[in-house]
Amino acid sequence: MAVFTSVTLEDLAPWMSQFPLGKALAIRGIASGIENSNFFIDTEKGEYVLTIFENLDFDQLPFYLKLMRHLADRGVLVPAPIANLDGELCVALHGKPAAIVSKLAGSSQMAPLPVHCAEVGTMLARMHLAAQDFTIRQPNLRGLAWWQSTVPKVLEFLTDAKRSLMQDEIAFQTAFAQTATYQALQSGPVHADLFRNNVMFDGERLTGFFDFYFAGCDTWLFDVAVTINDWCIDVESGELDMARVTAMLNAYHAVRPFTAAEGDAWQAMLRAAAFRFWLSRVYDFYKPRDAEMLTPHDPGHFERILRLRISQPTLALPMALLSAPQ
Ligand SMILES: Nc1ncnc2c1ncn2[C@@H]1O[C@H](COP(=O)(O)OP(=O)(O)O)[C@@H](O)[C@H]1O
Ligand SMILES: N[C@@H](CCOP(=O)(O)O)C(=O)O
Repeated sequence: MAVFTSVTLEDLAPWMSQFPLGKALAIRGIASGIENSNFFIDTEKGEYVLTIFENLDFDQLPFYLKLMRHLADRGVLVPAPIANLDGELCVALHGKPAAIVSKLAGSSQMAPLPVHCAEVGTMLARMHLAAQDFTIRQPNLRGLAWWQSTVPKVLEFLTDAKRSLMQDEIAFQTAFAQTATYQALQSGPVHADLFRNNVMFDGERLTGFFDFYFAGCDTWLFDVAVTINDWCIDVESGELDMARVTAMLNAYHAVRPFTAAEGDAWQAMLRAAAFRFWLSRVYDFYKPRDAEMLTPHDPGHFERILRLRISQPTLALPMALLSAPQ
């Protein structure tokens, strides 16, 4: 159950009059999801998704909602936020920030094939390019600064082996962020959480990316690495599946060619992407917020992936891809 704030059709009817969607006809709570209260709503203009934000406040939401609007306006497949008659994308409902976005068709593909990975790679590259001229700047709030402030809070809960791994990796990533290679990486708004459960497919056709509430400005390669580490692995072992990796990287590269600096940074970035989710899962496990106690994620999964990405030094971007200048 992930409806923390309940909304009835009677609540909705007067509130909906500020949106150009006609009357609300039905509302159904969405059971999955762990952060927000989500509902499918039927209106006279079609089906939409209503989200009541349980953890984000009014000041934080414009970055996410305006980014989604910006991307949707440029043909990137994402839910399009609907403005009310005053042009606002975010309006209070039951005292909490709420937004209506278009409903994506299809469902998540949890057992992706190379064809699905190629679709994701293409759309991810299109998204990075389309977001380049988005003017609001917000850092990735789960980036290096968060890692550096969070590691000391969780070390006391870890075994010696895990504590060493965490201390070694934060030292490695801190040093890596100072290198010329890292500084040469292209950056901009990224999704930063593009897991299989945040993408919709209708058969083999991608219908959209959603759940942008970890988005922020970071390197594009970090976004690619986060995506590869979820879409292109054997979920039991965490080992990369090269057919899916190649499909995703080639598709991405065909739209936005990788640079030489990105080739040099690739393995460190796969480590960074694994570390980010190991750390957040450890943090949520030992210091849970109320909402997250419902569906704890397994920290061991990303610890395993991190150890693999460190110990297998052959994970380069295929050299054939490295045709673009830095
Ligand atoms: N725009 C959308 N179109 C279609 N389904 C959506 C959309 N947004 C959310 N959903 C559905 O709601 C579920 C929960 O959304 P999600 O963003 O993952 O919630 P949370 O932020 O609470 O984790 C998704 O798994 C998906 O089924
Ligand atoms: N993808 C993250 C947690 C965020 O959950 P989401 O359902 O909002 O994508 C993880 O797996 O740790």
